[in-house]
Amino acid sequence: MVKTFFHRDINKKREDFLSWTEYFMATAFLAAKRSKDPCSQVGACIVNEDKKIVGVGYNGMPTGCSDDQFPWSKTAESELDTKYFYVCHAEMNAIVNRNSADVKNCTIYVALFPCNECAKIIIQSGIREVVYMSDKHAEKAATEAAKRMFDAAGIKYWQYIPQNSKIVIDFTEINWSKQPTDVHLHENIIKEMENL
Ligand SMILES: O=c1ccn([C@H]2C[C@H](O)[C@@H](COP(=O)(O)O)O2)c(=O)[nH]1
Ligand SMILES: [Zn+2]
Repeated sequence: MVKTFFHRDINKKREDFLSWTEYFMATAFLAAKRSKDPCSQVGACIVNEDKKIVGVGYNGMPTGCSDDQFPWSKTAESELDTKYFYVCHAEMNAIVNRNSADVKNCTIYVALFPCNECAKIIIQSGIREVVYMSDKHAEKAATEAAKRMFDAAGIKYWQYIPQNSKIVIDFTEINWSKQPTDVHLHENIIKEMENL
């Protein structure tokens, strides 16, 4: 058995807390987990100037349009049977579902660089900054158009390169014992190591 353990001095401030950017981007990625799209799960998180989250969204069918009835295909004989006419993009959902009066001067954290349609909504809503993770559609005209509009409108955009590719959420962690001189030997970690 491979034994692994970590020390935590409970008298000192934690050093491995999430940075603001990690926290907001992770919130966007967590929202994306709600998406029913079988190919691309996109999330977005809007943050105001006080670092408060004021909107979260993911790509999904419009309210009242059942995601069991409307299509999720990328291709079909008729365009009407693909998802593209129907699905609401994550950015749009985050903006329209905001819990603040407006999103002026906010920053939007997105998993994927916004398309041209989302770029228009972002600009018109007053958002001033876009932080994105993936630019995998950089070669597409829609992405180029979005960048042209952002440039013209003075919207700042930059790619977030994470220090760690994963953030683990372990629901059992809240029950771990924390003693002053604690060395945790956590069962799940041991199991994971054994499976390597
Ligand atoms: O700015 C964007 C662009 C796309 N999306 C969503 C819309 C669709 O559900 C998928 C794209 O599907 P593909 O199969 O990758 O073509 O992503 C979005 O939310 N925001
Ligand atoms: Zn879009």
